[in-house]
Amino acid sequence: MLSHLDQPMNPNDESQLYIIDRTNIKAIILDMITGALDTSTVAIEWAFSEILKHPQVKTHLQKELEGVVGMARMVEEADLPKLTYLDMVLKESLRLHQVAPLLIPHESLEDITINEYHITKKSRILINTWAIGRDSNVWSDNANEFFPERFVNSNIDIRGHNFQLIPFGSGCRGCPRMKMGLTNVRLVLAQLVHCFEWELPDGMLPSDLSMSEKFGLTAPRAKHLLAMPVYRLQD
Ligand code: HEM
Repeated sequence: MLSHLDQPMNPNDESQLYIIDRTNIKAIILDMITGALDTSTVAIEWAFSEILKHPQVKTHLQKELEGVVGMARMVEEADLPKLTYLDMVLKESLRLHQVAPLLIPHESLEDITINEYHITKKSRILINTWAIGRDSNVWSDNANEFFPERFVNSNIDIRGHNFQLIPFGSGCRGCPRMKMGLTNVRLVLAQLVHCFEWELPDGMLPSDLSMSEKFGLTAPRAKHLLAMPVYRLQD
């Protein structure tokens, strides 16, 4: 790629040479690290909080994992495509807890009118995915409930084609590493639920677990999740 970029766009015009230097490479690496870290941890913490808050969901997930993986080993990446309930749990968590509630600010390249709203060229566009994810016109009256079963027999996916659920954005400025992010998050969640039983501190009931969020470019839990693990696999 580097040698390709080192060529002029127009072979007759040397001034069109693209130079990738140390500063560009550092910026790209930094972009990838910041893009990956906060997003993945926020997604994991919210999904795991919802799993702990809903013991019936945890039990259902553990049953699925016992069937696919067994109790003698940890989960492997190759198991993930068979974990269909885990997929629904993650979708439902990303719907309620949009990692980037307003995505990253976008800019319109040209004047456009959508549904009678005129948007001028070079406007700053914020997409409120938090509100879209909780819109009862789209998700029915139980839009604020955590209910992974709503995705049974549903074609809605999270890859940017279904605009009611776009936790990774959509189009050419959507998340470039969605697949990697989804794999990491699924694998961590599956291990946490499969390898351990979990207790909340000081005898706290699952229903008492706070789900307050802190608003920013990402929307993490207001207070970190605390839970105690007990190993559950066969030795
Ligand atoms: C669950 C995990 C992740 C979530 C929920 C997530 C979500 C997002 C969202 C919402 C955007 C903005 C899209 C838009 O404004 O239209 C974005 C952009 C981006 N993400 Fe991710 N992401 C995740 C994982 C990752 C990982 C693992 C990487 C890198 C290894 C990454 C790198 C980036 C980069 C570089 C951008 C900026 C793209 C651009 O501006 O063109 N993300 N991500």
